[in-house]
Amino acid sequence: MALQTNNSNPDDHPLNLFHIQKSTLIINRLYILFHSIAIILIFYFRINSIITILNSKTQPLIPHLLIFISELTLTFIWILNQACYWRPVTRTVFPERLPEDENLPPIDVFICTADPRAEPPLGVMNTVISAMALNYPPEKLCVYVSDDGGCPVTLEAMREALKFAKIWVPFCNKYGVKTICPAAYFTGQKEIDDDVVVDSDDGFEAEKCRVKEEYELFGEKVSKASESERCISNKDHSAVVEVMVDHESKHNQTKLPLLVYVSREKRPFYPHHFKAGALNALLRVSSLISNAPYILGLDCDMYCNDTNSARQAMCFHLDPNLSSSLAFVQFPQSFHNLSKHDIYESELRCTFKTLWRGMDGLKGPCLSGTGYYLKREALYELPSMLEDMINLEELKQNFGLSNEFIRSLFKKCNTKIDCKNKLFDELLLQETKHLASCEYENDTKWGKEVGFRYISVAEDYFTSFNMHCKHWLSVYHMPSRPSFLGSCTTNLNDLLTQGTRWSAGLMEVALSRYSPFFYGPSRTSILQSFCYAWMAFLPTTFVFSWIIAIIPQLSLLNNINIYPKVSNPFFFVFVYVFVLSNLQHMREIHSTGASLHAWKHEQRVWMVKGITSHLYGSIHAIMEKIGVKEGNFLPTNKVINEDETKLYQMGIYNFQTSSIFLVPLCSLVTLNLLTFAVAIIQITFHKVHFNDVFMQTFLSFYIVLMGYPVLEGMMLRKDKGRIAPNVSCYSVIFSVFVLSFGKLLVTLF
Ligand SMILES: O=c1ccn([C@@H]2O[C@H](COP(=O)(O)OP(=O)(O)O[C@H]3O[C@H](CO)[C@@H](O)[C@H](O)[C@H]3O)[C@@H](O)[C@H]2O)c(=O)[nH]1
Ligand SMILES: [Mn+2]
Repeated sequence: MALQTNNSNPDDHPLNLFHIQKSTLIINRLYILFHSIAIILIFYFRINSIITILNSKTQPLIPHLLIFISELTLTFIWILNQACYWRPVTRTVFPERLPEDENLPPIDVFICTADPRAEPPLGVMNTVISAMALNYPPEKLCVYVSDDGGCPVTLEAMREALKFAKIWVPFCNKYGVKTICPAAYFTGQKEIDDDVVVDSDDGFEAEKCRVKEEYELFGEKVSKASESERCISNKDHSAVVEVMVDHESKHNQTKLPLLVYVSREKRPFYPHHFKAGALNALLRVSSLISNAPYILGLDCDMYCNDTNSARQAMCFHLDPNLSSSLAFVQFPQSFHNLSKHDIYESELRCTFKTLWRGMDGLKGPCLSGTGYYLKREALYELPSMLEDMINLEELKQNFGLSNEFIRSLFKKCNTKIDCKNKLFDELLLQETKHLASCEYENDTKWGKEVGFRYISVAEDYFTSFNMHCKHWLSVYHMPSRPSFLGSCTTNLNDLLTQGTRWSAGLMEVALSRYSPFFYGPSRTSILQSFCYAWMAFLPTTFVFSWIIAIIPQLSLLNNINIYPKVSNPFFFVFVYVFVLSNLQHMREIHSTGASLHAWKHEQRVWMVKGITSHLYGSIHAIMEKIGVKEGNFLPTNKVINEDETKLYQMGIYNFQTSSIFLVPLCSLVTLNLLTFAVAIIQITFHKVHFNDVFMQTFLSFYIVLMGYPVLEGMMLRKDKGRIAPNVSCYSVIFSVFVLSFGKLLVTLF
């Protein structure tokens, strides 16, 4: 039998399969065709009107030009985006066909945390414990925590976490618990119901109670320490590396993954490159300790929700047809605190259910910061170097001066981590601290050509773009049970702050010499470059959003028609584009199993981000480019606030955010409301003809409809989450100002 298996063709029993979604592919391509024809007709109409105006000088040119610019921006983004719809695929895996446990490769788990105030240590520890409980040989797992907060409470919490893991992991193994994150297991009824309990009569309930008590004790200890004054970020300290040693292991039969705490050196005025810098420090430190060939990357709030993700990922990494060119397997980001009224579109539904599947049909999805199994080698760029004669000087220029680290590049991973002989080695620990020091990266290629890349705060996006440009592939796997669950943004402030950071990070790349539109096509496929370029240039849609919310309205009030009359055949082309694109959006939503309410929420969030995050992110990136501002990575808040959660769960907007976000939003909605009111009055009293102004009036109406929650927050609500009266006041003054002086703008030329 054994002989037969060895000789059999692995293609008969593949570890994974992929399926092209044929019907979706056909619909998407037909849509692209019809929409493109309509866009060409609109451009024809625009150019024609502009030429007519230039010749006849009967109307001011500027509003027509501005609207044309906005349409060009949107079309540019639309074209790039279509690449993500070109060839959607889905994948299936067969973990039962994997080799025996002893032949599975080791995995290092990297968990990053940065700020104990925004990221409560108990949440971080739940992520750590869930990773330790993965269904994978424990001697082949090593869990590293990078603490950019340099906080002693996090270190203590880890020691406690190790103690609790010794109870938790055996419990999960014994009873086949699927929800391996203790906080989720003991609080989330839904997940527990899914759990299959092996041998349920075997004292399960009693043991569950005991484990629960232990968890509560552990939770109390950590929470108490988190409330103390010591629980703050320290931005000025030397490197700390601690390998958590289980002193009782002699008496304890259970094997647990090794746990390592790393807090790289931090000094004020020393650039530390945020998360990418933290990950690079982890890459180096771990290379001396376990040096696993694969890395599972997790954000501190993203716990493992399925025990099997590592084995599923190995179905791709160990596939002989894929292995040599596969850089990473990306799992979707899913969230445990989503509301069924996801008013902030925190689910990122389209990205993780449609776009990444589309990219998977090209060269593979973009790295998403968390929930990926990455091949270490893909960050080192070693293959070509190995072929040449090994040049030590060159290696040191690339990787820094540590001989130990350079040696690790050529060493096979330590298939079994030998705590007894190695880790107590003081010299080795000293070397890991050197590798985690501020100065180690000076004059090396870290962040430039080696490791996670620096020039953007969207390090995940930029690093994977670099990998795809170096001919690596990636794979997207979306099992029915979410493999990882994190906490999503549940208020407008977090949403827009995070959105601004993402926009800044993406625009940093768009404006750099790595701009995907130019840098990509010769290095990876054109369609793949389009997907990356789409993300990089997405923030530029602020141009469209701002123009469409102001110019047609000002034109309407000043009797300038920038859209065709109802009787004009081009009118139907505009209607057709509007209806067709919305139908396609609805079809896409339906195909992912979401309700059509998502359509409303997504349209709204798109408009809101266009007006705020995309604009501010772009400004930030431009200011960085000209050297007047520095990059910034403010971690998203992960503290649960009950009032906020309640509002989010009920689908009510929480407008407690900075006026820098609110004033533009309120002003533009008010401006559209006023315009709409004036237009209706004018139509009613026959001052203008409905036929002439239908489109501009409808546009204002649509914006008011989409912006209704803002008006409600300004005028009707009395609760804490409403818009403050002074913000409303400024906004009304600002919109009246724009309406009064806008005449100058639209009639000047
Ligand atoms: O200086 C820093 C800043 C952040 N982080 C960690 O990075 C992770 C992601 O930060 P978060 O604030 O949760 O960012 P999100 O906006 O939710 O993250 C998305 O977008 C980021 C890029 O902007 C990616 O890094 C993330 O993986 C991705 O989930 C967290 O674990 C942080 O602790 C650090 O380690 N060091
Ligand atoms: Mn996050």
